Amino acid sequence: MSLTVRNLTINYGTNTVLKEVNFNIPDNTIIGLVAPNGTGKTTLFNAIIRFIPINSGEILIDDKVYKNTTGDVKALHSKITFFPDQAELYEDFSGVEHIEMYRDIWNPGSSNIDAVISRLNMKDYVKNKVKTYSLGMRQRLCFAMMIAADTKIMFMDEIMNGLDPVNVELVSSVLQEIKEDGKIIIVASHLLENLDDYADQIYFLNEQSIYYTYDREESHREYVKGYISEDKLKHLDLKAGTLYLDGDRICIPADNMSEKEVFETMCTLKQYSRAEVSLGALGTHEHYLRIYKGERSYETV
Ligand SMILES: Nc1ncnc2c1ncn2[C@@H]1O[C@H](COP(=O)(O)OP(=O)(O)OP(=O)(O)O)[C@@H](O)[C@H]1O
Repeated sequence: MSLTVRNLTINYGTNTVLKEVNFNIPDNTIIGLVAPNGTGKTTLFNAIIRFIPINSGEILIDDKVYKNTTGDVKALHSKITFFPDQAELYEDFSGVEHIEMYRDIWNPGSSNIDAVISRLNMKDYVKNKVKTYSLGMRQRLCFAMMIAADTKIMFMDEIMNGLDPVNVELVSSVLQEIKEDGKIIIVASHLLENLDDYADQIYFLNEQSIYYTYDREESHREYVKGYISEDKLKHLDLKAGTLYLDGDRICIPADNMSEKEVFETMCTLKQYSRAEVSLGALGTHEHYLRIYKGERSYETV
């Protein structure tokens, strides 16, 4: 399976939110969709699923174009689920009833409900009415509904909202498990470090388009990373290619350093860093700072 977006443009009145967006996603893939508030992540989901009109461009699944006809939109909706908004839950129905509803719409006949409930540790509350649930319990229910629907394409808008760290980890693991079943999952999230745990590729939306993408598997260049204020920079040996981000995040390229040099750099940085010093590739958080907060390279430090 593949999901392709070609030259997608979306305007709200005179406001162009997305302009000529292009991408192609193969199956067995989780995409992290990242951007500051109000950039257009939800708009992109709404446009693909045709909840809102498309000004120009095409949506293709397996190379077939899905137009704005009743038949095509219905077919799209049978292949794609969108993370439910908590406001859409019915207070007087139980969690099980919600999960069954999603299963019956998208995946009738499947008997996966008990497995979903057990995998998401919902046994102790899922038979109670939704009105008794906390924010995090509701969020897990919304996720369980999508897992029971089991569509090949899933749009997950802010799925980690309100989840405690244990449940963030649980949902991250389940995402990795289900993607192996030929799925295309797009997760819009502001939990940037968490995306590094499970997303295969990150799309950064900026200036109305997919501004930058990075593939976690291909990010091999190593950096010594830490936090340091500008007045302390003079204590470090800043190699060419060093990034200084958002006024305190430092990333010093380590691929041309000996092990001894790496160790010494980490020790020096540790003396001044306000938080943990690590060695690794640039992650989603660093790319985010670079793209949205402005990058300063070594030459300008
Ligand atoms: N129905 C609408 N009518 C007019 N403008 C809209 C509408 N929906 C969204 N917008 C505008 O489109 C832009 C993108 O909004 P969108 O909700 O897609 O952003 P987002 O990246 O999902 O934000 P967030 O991270 O806050 O969820 C914003 O400027 C918003 O004000």
